[in-house]
Amino acid sequence: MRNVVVGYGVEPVLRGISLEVPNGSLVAIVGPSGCGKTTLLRTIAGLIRARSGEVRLGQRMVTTHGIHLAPEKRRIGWVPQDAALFPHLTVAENIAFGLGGGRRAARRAAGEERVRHLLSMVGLSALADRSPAQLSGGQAQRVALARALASGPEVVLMDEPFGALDPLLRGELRTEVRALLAAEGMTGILVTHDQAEALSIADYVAVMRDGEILQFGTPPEIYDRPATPWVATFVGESVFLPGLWRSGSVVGALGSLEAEWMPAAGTRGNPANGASSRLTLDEGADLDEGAVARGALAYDESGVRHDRQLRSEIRRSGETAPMIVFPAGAAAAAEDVGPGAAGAGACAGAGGATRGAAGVGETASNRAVAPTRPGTPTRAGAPAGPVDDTPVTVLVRPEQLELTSIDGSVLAQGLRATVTAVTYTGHDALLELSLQSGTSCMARVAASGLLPVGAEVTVEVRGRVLAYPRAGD
Ligand SMILES: Nc1ncnc2c1ncn2[C@@H]1O[C@H](COP(=O)(O)OP(=O)(O)OP(=O)(O)O)[C@@H](O)[C@H]1O
Repeated sequence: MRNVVVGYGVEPVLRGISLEVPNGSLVAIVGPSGCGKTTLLRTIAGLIRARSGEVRLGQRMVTTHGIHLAPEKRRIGWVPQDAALFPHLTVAENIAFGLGGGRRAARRAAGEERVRHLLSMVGLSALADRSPAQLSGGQAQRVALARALASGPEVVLMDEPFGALDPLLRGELRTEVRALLAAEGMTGILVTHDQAEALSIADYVAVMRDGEILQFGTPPEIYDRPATPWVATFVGESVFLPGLWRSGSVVGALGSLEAEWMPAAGTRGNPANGASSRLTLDEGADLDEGAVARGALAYDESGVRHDRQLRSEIRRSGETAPMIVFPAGAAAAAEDVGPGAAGAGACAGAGGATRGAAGVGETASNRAVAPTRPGTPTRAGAPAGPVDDTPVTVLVRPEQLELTSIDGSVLAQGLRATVTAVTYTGHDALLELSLQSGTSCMARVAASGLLPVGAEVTVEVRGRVLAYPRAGD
């Protein structure tokens, strides 16, 4: 999908979403409640009309300007959260319903080879004649999945399909679903509230917030290199510490740590409404002369990625394009700035309005809104780091901290800390630590290496950490 804008009222719920799901892969969509996950699925299914943008299924354009293919013609399977089986049809008839033709046709087709095959795939051959009321939650979800697969759809959309199940069954079923989709060669899109589930089941994860995709990548890309501190916190436990950037390292409470610069979305430093600035576009941007880009990932010369509220008018194509930027929804028009008129990184301030602001419903012709291809670098063109001594925020995952108990020894070398709290989770534990400097942080240790509250330890950081622009600077 490309630059898809969807809304129920005046304000859009999906604000120019671009997402390319590789054929045959399983993509998990995660994000806080109300960010638009279900709306995204409904848009792909054709249950809601997009205001603008395109949806393509394989080679078929199903949504574009003036075209809205009906849901039943999209060849999409849908697995809802609550199975939603027909109570007066048997298990086999419910699955046969997915072949199309309504209930009567379903009753006739219940014994067909395809239905028997699906029953056996989901392990329910023995329950073919049962009514849905006689099924457990997990069995009902299996029937819903088989029904969704029945007609051989290109894409299977799953909206929290395991939400109502207990953790054990959830784990079992998600492994089965993955195997079933792979066996049928189908593409799957799964909405889940469970970040761990997304990271463990999916080939790719899309992290959504406020109607936009903040990051799209493989599970290790999302967990190990989150695009912003918010994404880092959303997908796993995170320790954030202040520090100063020093050419590839960050100096802070944990000493000098090898660091990678992550030019994340800035909260400040965005040009004022109507201001002009020279920004570097994400790699993959393919802009025509005069194209309108909304929500483009764009970096200014200090490496700060400007936030997703940017709406920009591109004045020329190329790697570096002068843009006029203003927050989404702003009514003000942008100053007309010709190519090269804005100085590098300069904000010229609001000026005379000679061109109108882009309408919310317009179609952008760029591919820079979100990484559209797995593996597409999201920070292409970003500098290797800010100037030395720039204040940054460092992300350390708790499992990066290696603790050594010093058992009261005054001779122990290294950074010292005291365990102040322990959260035991069975396979491992999270320890809260107070460093000698008074800074707090968190370490994950194997349950066998559990230390009591009050234990004295030395702390070492394994691997490189990520450094983000410090919010508020
Ligand atoms: N039919 C509707 N009419 C009006 N507003 C709606 C409708 N459906 C959803 N919304 C609003 O659109 C926004 C996105 O809703 P959506 O259900 O897509 O979010 P979600 O991320 O799936 O949430 P959750 O995780 O809680 O299911 C919410 O603010 C919601 O209130």
